[in-house]
Amino acid sequence: MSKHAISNEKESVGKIFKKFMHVIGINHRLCKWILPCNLGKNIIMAGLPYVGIVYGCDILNALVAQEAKSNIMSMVYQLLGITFVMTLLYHILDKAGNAMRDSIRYRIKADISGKAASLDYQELESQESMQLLTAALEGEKESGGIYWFSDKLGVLIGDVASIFYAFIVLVPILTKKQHLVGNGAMQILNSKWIIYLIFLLNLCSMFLFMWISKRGNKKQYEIYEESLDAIRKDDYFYREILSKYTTGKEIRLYALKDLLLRDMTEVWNEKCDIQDRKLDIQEKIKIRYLIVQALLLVVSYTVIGVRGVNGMITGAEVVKYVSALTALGGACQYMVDHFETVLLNMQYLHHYYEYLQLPNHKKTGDKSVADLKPQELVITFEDVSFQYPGSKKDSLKHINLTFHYGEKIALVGPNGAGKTTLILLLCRLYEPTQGRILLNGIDIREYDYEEYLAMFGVVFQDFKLFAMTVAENVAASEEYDEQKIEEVLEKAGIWDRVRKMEHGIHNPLYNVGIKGVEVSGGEAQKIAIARALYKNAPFIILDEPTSALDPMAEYEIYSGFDRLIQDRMAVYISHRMSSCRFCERIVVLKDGQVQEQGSHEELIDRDGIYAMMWNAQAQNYQ
Ligand SMILES: Nc1ncnc2c1ncn2[C@@H]1O[C@H](COP(=O)(O)OP(=O)(O)OP(=O)(O)O)[C@@H](O)[C@H]1O
Repeated sequence: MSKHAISNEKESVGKIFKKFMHVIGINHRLCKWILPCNLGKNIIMAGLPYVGIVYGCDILNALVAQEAKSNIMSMVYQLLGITFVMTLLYHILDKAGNAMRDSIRYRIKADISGKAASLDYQELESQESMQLLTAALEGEKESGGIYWFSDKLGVLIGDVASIFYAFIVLVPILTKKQHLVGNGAMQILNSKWIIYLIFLLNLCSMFLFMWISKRGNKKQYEIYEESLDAIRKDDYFYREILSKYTTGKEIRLYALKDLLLRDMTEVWNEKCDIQDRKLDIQEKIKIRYLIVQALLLVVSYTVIGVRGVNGMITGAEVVKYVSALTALGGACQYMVDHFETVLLNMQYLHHYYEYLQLPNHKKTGDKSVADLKPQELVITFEDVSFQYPGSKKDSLKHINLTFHYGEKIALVGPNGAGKTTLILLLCRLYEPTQGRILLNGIDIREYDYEEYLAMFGVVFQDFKLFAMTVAENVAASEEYDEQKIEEVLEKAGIWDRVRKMEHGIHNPLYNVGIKGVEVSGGEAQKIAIARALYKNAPFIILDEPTSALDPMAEYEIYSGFDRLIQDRMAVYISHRMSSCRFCERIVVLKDGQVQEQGSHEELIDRDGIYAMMWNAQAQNYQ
């Protein structure tokens, strides 16, 4: 795993504090009431046992002393009243917190999705970003989400409150003037210093717990990082393959079930092993805690019990002080445990923060494209080379090309020649690794990025339509001009089909949640063409636009191409050589290089690659 994306290096206190403040900031931004709510409820909850301890002792003492019944009943009512109010408050805050939990979770998902949609395309595809995204999504789940962080922070503050309450309860035994009974060891046991010693033991146990917890959590976090690849693979198999009906055809026809299940089982075994290792660590932590806690309990009972036996305190006080000391020990232990959990939790959630902070490296300039006249637009590739991130070979090499407004250009070449890559660079979805792309003589990075993108209407080879209405798909917006939508659908040859849908252009596509229309591959391609036309961009790029169209539809597209494109510039990629003929200029790419360019006639006369490809295809039609 790349260290750039996720690292578990030892961090300074300052860095941890910074992370803590980031996560607190996230909490506050997502819901400003969640932390106060969790803090309040835990502070109340921590006090509840002490109310029982103190009142229980007073009531028992009063009973033994045979005090007036009304006095005893008054204490019972107070105990019930305070317990009722505290429990009620606790439940109100708990319910409010639960109600906030889901909305916070959805807001986190919205943040992550929003970031994924706005991140530089180049960044989005990088291995580091993908890992960080998985970590952000998984970390959010793994730690129980951001709500879990504030919940655990609340519990931690509750532990601190519990220690404070225990001190208040124990004050009398520390301050009461003592008449020491017995001699030698008994005097030591009866001295108040021995109580301080118990505090000290609790303090030492806290450090011991901290050490146990820290080691355990470190191991758990390492296991979690190790598991990220397995999680991604699991997502791929489970969400992308087996739960999608579109992959069902290949799985059946090529009997891929066993092969896929074999790979999936491997991933699941890996995940189960990870889970087992985690549970093992948690179990070991728990056992160590229990042993230390039991030892402390024995010491507390001995010290306080001896006082009771010697008549220095009443039986009820023995119960009260032992309960307070036990609660103090528990609170110390839990405080450390919860502190470590909050730190671990914060570590997970920090990936979410880091993902949201991923910078967009794309330089956007301040030059406006709107100032340029469409008919004067010229895009020039100046010695452009390009290598995909993580790849070792150049997909484009020293490309020098010019695209003029109004030109119809065909890009042809064998598979893997670099045609789609060239288009991705032209649209600035990727940046050249060498050379420059100029718009009217100025580097395209000098122009406003959004405005530059708006100049292109593209139908990619692997275009995507979305589960929304036809009109929204075409206009890529909630607001649209219905007349214009009809026009472009008509130009793309799909208007008749859309018109007959139950709700026409307002009909949803695909069955996701609501019942939509399942369109065929060719129909979808026509809608994608309509979307590119609706954009009214000066540059239209069609990457294999007719690959899914029937011969008639293909014929209609070509014969009406001029009407379709009008005077805009069109770059057209196709493996059907006959369909390139209508283009004024044909650029032939091979191995990432421009091998030849010219009109159809010129290239045939030249008898190069184009002529070879043309003749090879023409033979099929003879
Ligand atoms: N995301 C990517 N990461 C790494 N290499 C890539 C990526 N996309 C494409 N390539 C490589 O870049 C080269 C050019 O690919 P490109 O898709 O541009 O070819 P093409 O001419 O459009 O091919 P086809 O006719 O098959 O669509 C290929 O060798 C391909 O393996």
